[in-house]
Amino acid sequence: MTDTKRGITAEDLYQICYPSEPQLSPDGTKAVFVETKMDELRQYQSHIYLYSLEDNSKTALTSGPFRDSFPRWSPDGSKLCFVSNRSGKAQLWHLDVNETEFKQITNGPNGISSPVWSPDGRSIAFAAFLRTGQTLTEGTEELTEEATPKSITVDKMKYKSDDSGFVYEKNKQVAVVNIETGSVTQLTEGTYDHAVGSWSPDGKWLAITANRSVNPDIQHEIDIYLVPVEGGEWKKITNSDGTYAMPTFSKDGKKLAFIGSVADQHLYATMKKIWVAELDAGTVQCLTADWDVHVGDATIGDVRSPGHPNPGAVWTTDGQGMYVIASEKGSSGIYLVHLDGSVTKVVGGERNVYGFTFDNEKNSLVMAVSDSLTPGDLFHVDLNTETEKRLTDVNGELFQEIRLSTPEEIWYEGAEGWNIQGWILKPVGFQEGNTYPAILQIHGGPHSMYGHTFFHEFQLLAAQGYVVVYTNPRGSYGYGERFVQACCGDYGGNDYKDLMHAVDYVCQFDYVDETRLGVAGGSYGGFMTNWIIGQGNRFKAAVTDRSICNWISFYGVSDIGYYFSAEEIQANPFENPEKMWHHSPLRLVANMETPLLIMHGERDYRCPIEQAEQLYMTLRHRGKAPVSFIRFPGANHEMSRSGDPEQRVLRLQYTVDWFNQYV
Ligand SMILES: CSCC[C@H](NC=O)C(=O)N[C@@H](CO)C(=O)O
Repeated sequence: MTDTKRGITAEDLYQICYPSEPQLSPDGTKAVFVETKMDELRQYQSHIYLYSLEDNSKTALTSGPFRDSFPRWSPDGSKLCFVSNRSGKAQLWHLDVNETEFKQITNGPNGISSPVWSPDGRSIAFAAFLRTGQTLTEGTEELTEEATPKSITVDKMKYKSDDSGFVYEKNKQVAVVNIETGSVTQLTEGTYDHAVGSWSPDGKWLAITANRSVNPDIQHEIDIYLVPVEGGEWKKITNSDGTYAMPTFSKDGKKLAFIGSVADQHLYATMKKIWVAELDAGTVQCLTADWDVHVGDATIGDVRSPGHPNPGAVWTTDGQGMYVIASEKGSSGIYLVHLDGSVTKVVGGERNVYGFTFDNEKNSLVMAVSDSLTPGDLFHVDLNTETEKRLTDVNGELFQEIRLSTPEEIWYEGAEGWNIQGWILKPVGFQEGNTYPAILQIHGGPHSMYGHTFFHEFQLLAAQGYVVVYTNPRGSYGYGERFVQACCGDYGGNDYKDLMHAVDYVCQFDYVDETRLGVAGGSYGGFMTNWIIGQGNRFKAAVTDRSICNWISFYGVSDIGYYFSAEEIQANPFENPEKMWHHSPLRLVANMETPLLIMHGERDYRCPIEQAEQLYMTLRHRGKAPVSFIRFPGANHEMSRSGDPEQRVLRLQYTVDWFNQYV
């Protein structure tokens, strides 16, 4: 039988879409969700869809060249709100389920996000960026680039962010809007960022999060507060000893569950846990202190942008526990954490659950799931019958014509005999007896996790005839706290060895041509790519994306530089510059002879482009190996996942061309 399917291309990215943010109606008969795709102008659009679980129909509730998100049912299921930029900035919109017209509810000057319905269905809490002194009722004055002053006085350390740009003059405030009258009450103010959590069941309190420390530049703690909606004294629930998020009230209003970690010396290199506050007793307890698993979805892919609204902790109806997403050994699933600290896996499997939602009675759930061959789809789970049904196949038509490669899981011995998990993707059309070049891919973070999720770039390389090897070296999530922290202070040490052992491992296979190896990675993965080519000439070509090469300058130019390097490199430029330099790949330039493609976004405030410039300039000056430098104007650190679609496709094409030329 002839195989009429083709390998995936870079341009297929324009066709790939994914659902997110499923929201089951309170009675469990229907779900709304967001579907994101690119239009014919290669711009993102996201729309709200309604899926009827009674007749399995899917209806678009919104359309047009807009970004619609955050669909949320009112508590009685008769209304929906969502956030949309259809009038310019992202504002809150409202839709009566039996009508087709929707109406705009907010008019915040810089847009809003994260709506949460009040229990009586009359109001919605939300978050809005506001300048100091600016209010939500000031009309539609916008903070545009043109409004940027001729000079900017920087007077704090956290003055820019890769996500939001220059944040020196804006803060995130929490407000409540009455959906009938449109009147807005701003609940928070000041030079602090606040985030909406949940309403108390009696509608009197809002649980929010904020860092309101004296010096947020160096105090990174985020606390949970209860704010009285009608005004009055706030209650501080946590004790400025960690970073806590997504508080949710139990049904009886007596407890709050939230997700977070205690801030000792680790902000990034630590796993998130579940916490419960007993509000009358004033106690806070970590429920999962003995569960060595990260709460949250740590899986890294390249189709969806990370950080989709996470459901947080969802209480059971009897208030005896809560459902959360957690990440283990390359998979993320849904777990039930009981108040006594015991944990039951509710939805498992070799896949990446990146969103879920329950009906009111917790009889059923709808979840958003990706796996190695599926960018994302929705599934319905009946918890009584324990049956699962696929609801969508959003890329079905496209993927019918594409031949994908199915990854094979490997476990191999890393440095110090540690057991390391990884995957091998054989080339599309693989034939026994042939040999193939291989590419080692290295994820960023370093605290994230490769796993059972779709990776377009890997499939593209497999379609181009490469074996793709990707593993979770120490520093990754999914293997416990000790594993996550093991790279701190040792960048380029045992993490590097874990990766090299992966290469040794795959080179044992007859089908791998060990004289034709390539290496690629982004961010921390880019740091490691630079480090690897500084160790010798094992690889024929390398692609380094949004990378770091010099920790001394990274410290001062990255939005997180001064505290990230304290934790991860365990040094700073004024106390131990030798250590900063020791872990900097730029130190190794004299050894670098591997053809290197450097790609970097010009608006990357996480790993600013000066890192790429330093590497490019020194390699060119030395002149020992081909080096090419691609700058992406306007692109930030997230470009490969959620950036300009054409830039994303170009980046993939440059990668393939480089490996095809040199490996
Ligand atoms: C090593 S410097 C900062 C790197 C960055 N870490 C946190 O933001 C990183 O590696 N990011 C990853 C994961 O988001 C990436 O792939 O960009």
